[in-house]
Amino acid sequence: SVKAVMICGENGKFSAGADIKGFSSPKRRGIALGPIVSLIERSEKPVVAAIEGVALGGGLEVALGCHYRIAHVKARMGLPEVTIGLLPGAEGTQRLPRLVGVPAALDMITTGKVLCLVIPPAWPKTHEFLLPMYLPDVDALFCNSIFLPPGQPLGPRRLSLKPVPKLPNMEAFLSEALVKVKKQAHGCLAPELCFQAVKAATEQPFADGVRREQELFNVLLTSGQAQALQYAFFAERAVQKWTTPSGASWKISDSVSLLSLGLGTMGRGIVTSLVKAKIPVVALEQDLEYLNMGRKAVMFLLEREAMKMEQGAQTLDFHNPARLQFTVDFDVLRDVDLVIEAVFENMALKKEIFHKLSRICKPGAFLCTNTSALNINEIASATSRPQQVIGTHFFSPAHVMKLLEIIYGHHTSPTTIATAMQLAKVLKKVGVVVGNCFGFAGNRMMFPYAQQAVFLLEEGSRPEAVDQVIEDFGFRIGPFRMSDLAGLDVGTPARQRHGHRYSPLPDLLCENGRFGQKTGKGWYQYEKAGGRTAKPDPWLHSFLSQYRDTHRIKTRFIDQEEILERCLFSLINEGFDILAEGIASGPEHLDVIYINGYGWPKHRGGPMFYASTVGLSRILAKLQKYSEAHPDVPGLQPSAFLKKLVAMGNPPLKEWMSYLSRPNNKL
Ligand SMILES: CCC[C@H](O)CC(=O)SCCNC(=O)CCNC(=O)[C@H](O)C(C)(C)COP(=O)([O-])OP(=O)([O-])OC[C@H]1O[C@@H](n2cnc3c(N)ncnc32)[C@H](O)[C@@H]1OP(=O)([O-])[O-]
Repeated sequence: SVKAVMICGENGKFSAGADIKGFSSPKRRGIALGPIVSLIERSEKPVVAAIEGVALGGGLEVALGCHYRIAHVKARMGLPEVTIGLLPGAEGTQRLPRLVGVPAALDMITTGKVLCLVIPPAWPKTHEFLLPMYLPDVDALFCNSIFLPPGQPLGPRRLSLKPVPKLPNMEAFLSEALVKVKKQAHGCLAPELCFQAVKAATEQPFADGVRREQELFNVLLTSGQAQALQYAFFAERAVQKWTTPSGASWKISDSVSLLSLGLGTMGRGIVTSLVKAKIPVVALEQDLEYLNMGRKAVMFLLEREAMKMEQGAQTLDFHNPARLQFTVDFDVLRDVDLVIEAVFENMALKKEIFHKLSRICKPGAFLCTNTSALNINEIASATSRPQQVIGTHFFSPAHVMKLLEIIYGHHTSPTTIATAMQLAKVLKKVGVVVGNCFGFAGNRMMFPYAQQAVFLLEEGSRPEAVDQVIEDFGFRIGPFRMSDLAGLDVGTPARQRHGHRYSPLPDLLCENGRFGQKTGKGWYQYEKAGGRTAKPDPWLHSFLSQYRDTHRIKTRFIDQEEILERCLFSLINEGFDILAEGIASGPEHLDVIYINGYGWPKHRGGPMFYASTVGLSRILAKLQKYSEAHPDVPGLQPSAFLKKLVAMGNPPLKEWMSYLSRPNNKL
């Protein structure tokens, strides 16, 4: 007597797909969603997927097995398996191209993008997939009357029976698409295998395509990259969960107004991200000329962001003075709820400003400082409310980069920490709370890495060789290209002395007017000042030879393994010290910082996860070897915590912190 079946979700959500935790469970063998989807599709009664909220991964694949799909206007759909190192493994790579065509299916499956019900121009306007509809209106009657006029056979509604729509130039299209996919993958396997699975749909009958999908799925499942990416998925969520005994929390609502102080590069990005998050913001500068320059730059960024948004500039509303104001009048400070200071990295200047803020701002206002290394306690000491002072380290460009490193000082209250975490959430950033020390967690780990890179040049390597090894590992940009991009005069850590080995190379380059991209020369040469294309520079090579001769450094060939290990293991080594000191609450925190703020390849799970896959004993042995060869480099001396973990028999990463007697940590 059943006329039609409707599959829907619960609590406003269709499905987020397979349980990601299940992929690493030994019990997963034998469970296969694909055959269930096929079973649904073979049904003789019409089956309708009623999609509300999200339909992701296996959830969307179930919908693809249904004969009809209807969706709520606010539904979001996608096949994000690629982002967790997999491919849609329940026949989705074979059905989606049959429904939306190869270009749109490839785009969705190789990038994992989640689509709202706005039809991208490339999509054929198939009314069946994108029917805006409120779910309460959906019932069996609807299924019968609208979709299945009497006498219409169900057969053609089965996607597996449909041919993949042909393109006139399929071969050329696919080879171009493959080049693009490989270029964007940076060593991650999943996008290319997703491509191969969709390609199979264009070449083989449905059943063979499904077999190919399964083969490729199994390759990815056991690749190691899937584990790293799934670890990163859960780590990102874990670091955002924390509680204080007082249960402190604070809500950023529409009525709250924020002020950004300083409109340099960082300030401009911060204001842009606040406006994007629809928080009323006042941008304050000390000087009218800087204010006007900053205003122009912010408006330019906002116009660009608005163009990227689906509904255009009006949605950002940035011409409305109630949403965004520019001023040099410090009196506006009296009314704001939270200040983000983003002036130069100069302690005296920051203290002067915080003293002023503390005098003018209302008693409840929170004071955040955007600094990448300075001491939060010292900045807070200039105020009469150190409990409301906190570090918010944004990463450049601040309206793009996802990381917000949040640094608490001695006196920072739990409510202030909760406020900064809430700010990160509202800005759609990943907030990671860390303790206060020079460079905090992220930059402190960067120091030994950047230092090793320069030492390797002294000993015989070249910038292009070091960058190549690091980029082959999966970083988007190696340390020297990065240094040229940021500017050699922007505090690079390799110049710290403290009585240990120190390389004057970056200073010498600056003395020669080589500040990086902005002067057209740095570790590389560029086509012009401000140019972006780095070319190896013969001048630099002969400068390095002369430098080695002057300092009687014997040049030797340095292989790729040594380059990689000295740069990465010294960074990881510092990570172990940071954990031991309680600066970060766990290895996941450091991994999330590195993936979201420093371009660490996500498919390698972050530095500490990577260390666990390499094996702690191996890392220790290599650090011992390198520190014996370079006893004057503290960054290579193995961390006591690393030694302890090796002595305890290399426990798994999630147990590391249990081997520490917890130092004084607020979280
Ligand atoms: C055979 C092959 C079949 C198929 O091809 C393979 C797949 O389907 S692969 C899957 C393809 N699907 C995906 O890749 C979708 C991945 N998920 C997402 O994109 C977002 O979580 C979602 C948009 C759903 C909600 O965002 P939001 O509202 O910001 O909320 P949130 O993000 O904070 O999550 C809330 C809680 O749910 C948890 N959790 C969520 N999803 C899963 C899951 N699939 N599994 C397990 N857990 C999951 C999440 O950990 C968190 O737990 P906790 O303990 O509270 O920390």
